[in-house]
Amino acid sequence: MALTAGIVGLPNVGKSTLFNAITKAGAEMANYPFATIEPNVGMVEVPDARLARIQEMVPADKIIPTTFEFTDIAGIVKGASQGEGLGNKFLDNIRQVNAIVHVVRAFDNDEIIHVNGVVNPLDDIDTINTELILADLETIDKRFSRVEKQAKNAKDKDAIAELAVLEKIKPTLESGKSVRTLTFNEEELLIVKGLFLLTSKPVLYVANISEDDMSNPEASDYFKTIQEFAATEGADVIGLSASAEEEIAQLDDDEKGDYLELAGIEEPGLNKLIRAAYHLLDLRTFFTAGGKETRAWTFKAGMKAPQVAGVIHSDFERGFIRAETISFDDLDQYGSVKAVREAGRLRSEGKEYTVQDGDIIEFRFNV
Ligand SMILES: Nc1ncnc2c1ncn2[C@@H]1O[C@H](COP(=O)(O)OP(=O)(O)OP(=O)(O)O)[C@@H](O)[C@H]1O
Repeated sequence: MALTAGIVGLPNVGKSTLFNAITKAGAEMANYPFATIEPNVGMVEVPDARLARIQEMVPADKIIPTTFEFTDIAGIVKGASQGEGLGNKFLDNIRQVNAIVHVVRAFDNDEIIHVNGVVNPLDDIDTINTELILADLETIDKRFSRVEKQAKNAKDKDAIAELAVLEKIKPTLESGKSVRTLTFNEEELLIVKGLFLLTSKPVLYVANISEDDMSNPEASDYFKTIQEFAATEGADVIGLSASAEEEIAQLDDDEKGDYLELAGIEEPGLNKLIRAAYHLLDLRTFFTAGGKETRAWTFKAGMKAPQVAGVIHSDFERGFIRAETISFDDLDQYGSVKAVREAGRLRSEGKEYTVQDGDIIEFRFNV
């Protein structure tokens, strides 16, 4: 179930810097285009203040946060869909990821080359999105020629349904808009999923602002421009300075506190980004507590209790009996497991239970 968010953007906008900050691992980074060639995958811990609160009430030897993956994808240039730059390789890499984190340069610095010569967030976003749209158009056209005959001659039901979806998508792409700006019903959605389109993936924009703007990203005109555009796609924007985040990531906790206070920010922008990307991937967290460790685990929104048990161990899923469940909010409010139980808020959930974010679960199983 390894879902991953791919970091995408023009060359030299700060993708590798951000990736380094994310993983504290040394991805290739340099002040010139195409420093990144192979996609890099890095695990991040999901910052979650609930872990420490659970630990207060149900002490354990250690706290283990949950993790998920970011993939660093090399810079895209104009013409990528026609094989320019590293061309189709980028597009293939994007096809593999489940969500897109689109980094946009929003800082001025004459010493750092911009591939188009000037910093212009809208142009930059458009360059990337156009390549993705062109690649999707190619996919759609290929499907069209295959499905059209089946639909018209053989009156094949599936082909007729797919053709209708293709006809709905094509004009949107031709007008320069991403597939994610369209709405689909459930049946259409299944067909869209099967097309593996790049512009149907959920997206999140990162405005890579200058350090000076860190305490108040909204004050940056670049940020505002990106935000206005993102709104047209229903997407979120996180404003952070990748280079500052890389520095912060290398500090110990005390130094980090001092840095944040000086910079006038409550928490690293990176934390916000990690949480936003986690949600973009439709991931949720449940907890286990009461043993040696207080631990956060990841599941996909909508999963039922046995599947979620399987995240811990396949035996838990196979031999699933019940999920003894307390919601984090109840534990937080009542202050102890005992008090939650006395208030009748401990739930014994069965096979059909859809696990909720923040559930603290003890699985009963038998194999
Ligand atoms: N917010 C920022 N403010 C100032 N400088 C920055 C900021 N973010 C990144 N930089 C600098 O910009 C330069 C380019 O960054 P980086 O190498 O991360 O780009 P990239 O997008 O990964 O490029 P490529 O696709 O070519 O690998 C680096 O010198 C980096 O230190």
